[in-house]
Amino acid sequence: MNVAAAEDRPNENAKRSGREDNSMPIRMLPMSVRQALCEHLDSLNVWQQLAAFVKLYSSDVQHIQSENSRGRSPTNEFLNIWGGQYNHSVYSLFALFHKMKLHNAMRLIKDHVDEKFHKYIPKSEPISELRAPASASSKINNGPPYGAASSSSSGVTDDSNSNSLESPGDIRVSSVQRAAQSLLEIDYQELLDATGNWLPENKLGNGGFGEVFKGEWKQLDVAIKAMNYIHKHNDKTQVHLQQSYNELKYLNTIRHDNILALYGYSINGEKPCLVYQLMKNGSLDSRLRAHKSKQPLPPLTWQERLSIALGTAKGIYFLHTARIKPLIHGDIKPANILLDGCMQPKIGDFGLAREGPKSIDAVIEVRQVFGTRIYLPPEFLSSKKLSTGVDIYSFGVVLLELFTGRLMAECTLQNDQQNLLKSVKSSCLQSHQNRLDLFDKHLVTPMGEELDKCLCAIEVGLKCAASNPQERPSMDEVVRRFKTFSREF
Ligand SMILES: Nc1ncnc2c1ncn2[C@@H]1O[C@H](COP(=O)(O)OP(=O)(O)OP(=O)(O)O)[C@@H](O)[C@H]1O
Repeated sequence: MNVAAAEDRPNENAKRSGREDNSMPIRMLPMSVRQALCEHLDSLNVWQQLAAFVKLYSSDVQHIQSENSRGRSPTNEFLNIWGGQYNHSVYSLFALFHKMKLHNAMRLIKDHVDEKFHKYIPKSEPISELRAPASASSKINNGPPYGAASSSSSGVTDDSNSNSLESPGDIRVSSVQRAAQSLLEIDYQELLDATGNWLPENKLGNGGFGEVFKGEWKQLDVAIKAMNYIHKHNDKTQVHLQQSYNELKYLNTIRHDNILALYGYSINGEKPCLVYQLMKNGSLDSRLRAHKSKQPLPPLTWQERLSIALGTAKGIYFLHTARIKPLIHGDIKPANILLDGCMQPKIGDFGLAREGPKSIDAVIEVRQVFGTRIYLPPEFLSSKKLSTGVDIYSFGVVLLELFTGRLMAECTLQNDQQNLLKSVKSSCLQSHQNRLDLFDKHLVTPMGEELDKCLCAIEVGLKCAASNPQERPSMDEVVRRFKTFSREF
């Protein structure tokens, strides 16, 4: 039997007195299964595609739309109509999900269709339903906000723009499929060969997703993220998959010298993988801690720090200006700034990235705060106001860490989270000696022109990390400021 043969005219009442599949009617699905299915499909926001696929009448579509706007689950309404009114079976639903490549949805109802159809559920996770990992403990909310509340450029909310923030709820499966389709699909066996079958010595580290390995693939040095997909439909998995969506969607479409290159993905093996350009010098975070490691590395020179500052600023500026709507990274921090063989920075981890409000200086209110708390500005933490200013603030904190060598996470451990910002600010207002004392003690204090540049970088860092978003410079200004002395880097 061809499971893909879901009815093309399902609006016609299913004449199912003698169902060929013998499965139960949709309305008989246990409540817990139906609930899980609604939660899953609502989070993917695919009801319109479902309705279009089964050719629901426009009056039915309008009904779902209006119930949705009243806060009801659109999937539940869809099931009421297609499963209730039109009397379709769970098997038909399973076939529909198969056609739409909604493999997780198939998994959710598989216990209610004949076992012989289970073979149609692919073993590995479909890219169309990938989401990202529950974030590290330092991250807030394990993921991005579900939808924007409102937006405005003046701080006054404006409901007319409430959809301008692309949130997980707004992501269409079809657009993610498109993003994945234009990306190279790599055979899993090639990745096994590239990593020597995941040899432990090739392991670069662990992330929220799973493990990252280095390898050589088609004469290219690559980093391969092998995702530990857990076949459980809990919130953690959902967030995990959502961030993979974002990574595919944004990293696949943005090309810039300071943005990490994503080469391809693999889904025909044991675990789904994403393949990136290898960043030989690891993350800025690990580099700033390298003097403490078992095999300490020399500290980054002032020149290298200045060049990392400029490169990162250029990458963020590009994100904010490349498209009509700015793209907000949402998680700028040293762990997400990777360094290539020449110490050039590339911004990675687009799991929390999202399209921002209409323009670069507009503000949008989101329903949930996301990101890494210690890098987030007060207006976002307390009032959920999202703008490009969030990335600018985070970048400011990164600059202060880069030049003082003091890491926010360590300040937090010592319970003086605000102290880095406060102490840098007060030292800057005091004597010249106080300012010199600010610099990372692991290398010789900069002198001459280099000192001027490093002081300038700290000054820019403080401006970017201003509590009042209006006082922060734009990334354009930051790049121009750094460029004035970039020729001598
Ligand atoms: N392209 C790359 N080149 C070199 N090292 C990388 C690359 N991507 C990731 N890594 C390293 O692999 C490790 C895990 O990275 P990953 O991005 O999965 O996790 P994370 O950013 O630490 O955590 P999370 O994903 O939860 O935010 C880190 O040490 C990171 O520096």
